[in-house]
Amino acid sequence: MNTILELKDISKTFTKKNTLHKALDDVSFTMKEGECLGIVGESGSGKSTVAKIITCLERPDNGSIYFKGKDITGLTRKERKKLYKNMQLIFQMPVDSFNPRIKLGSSIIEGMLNQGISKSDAKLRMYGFLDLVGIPREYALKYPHEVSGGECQRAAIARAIMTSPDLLICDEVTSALDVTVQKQIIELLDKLKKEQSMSYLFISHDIALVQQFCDRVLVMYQGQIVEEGTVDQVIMNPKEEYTKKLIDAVLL
Ligand SMILES: Nc1ncnc2c1ncn2[C@@H]1O[C@H](COP(=O)(O)OP(=O)(O)OP(=O)(O)O)[C@@H](O)[C@H]1O
Repeated sequence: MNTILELKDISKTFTKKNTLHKALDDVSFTMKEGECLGIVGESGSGKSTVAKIITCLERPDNGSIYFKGKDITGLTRKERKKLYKNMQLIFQMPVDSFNPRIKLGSSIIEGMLNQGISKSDAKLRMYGFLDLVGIPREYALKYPHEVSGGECQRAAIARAIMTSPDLLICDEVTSALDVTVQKQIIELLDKLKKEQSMSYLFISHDIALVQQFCDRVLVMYQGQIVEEGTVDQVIMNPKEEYTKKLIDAVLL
């Protein structure tokens, strides 16, 4: 299997209340094509910063990011737009990921229009994807605040996969939803995993979800990767004290 993503020695420091805070400290890992890689860790361990660095929403202080063999570390805004055809990010708060003044359908097809696909073709393709994610076609005419959180997250997933990306980054995509809806969204992602050939980076503080969904897992603590391996190795047989504590906290 080819490597789709590689992070090499990534560090990132933020200034918080006039003091420097190291959010990522020499983070390195690789992902294979078709793999589903989980990142777990407590709040503030650096998981979302990894997602933002990969999608070039934040620039690292040090280190390099390679996507499909190409160095994408310092992309310009224009180059980033091109990258987003192949790499998509779904966030925790579905409503916030849409422009409140734009109807869901228009937001969903925007990426395709940017790629030069005609409006009529983009609309047709969108209906197919709305069917796939399980929301009625007429929801395309609704505004984000007119649908439930779960429906909005389904729309966000439709928008993300419309351009057939190679990599889908899911950052706490179920955290803001109630338990029943969480289950439905995971079932949807599971279905997509079987039907669409994509690699998944699945960021979550929920170890049980990662165990269910991922092949391999990285454990982050204070901006560093402290343990990595297959889900069975790390979750069933953790070596690091921190991972054991994280797992115990879920089982309590
Ligand atoms: N833009 C920013 N400015 C200042 N500090 C930031 C910024 N973004 C992240 N941080 C800090 O960097 C650290 C890592 O944050 P990050 O959001 O990556 O953690 P996380 O593991 O995703 O946490 P959570 O699970 O709560 O989302 C935290 O201490 C956070 O406060």
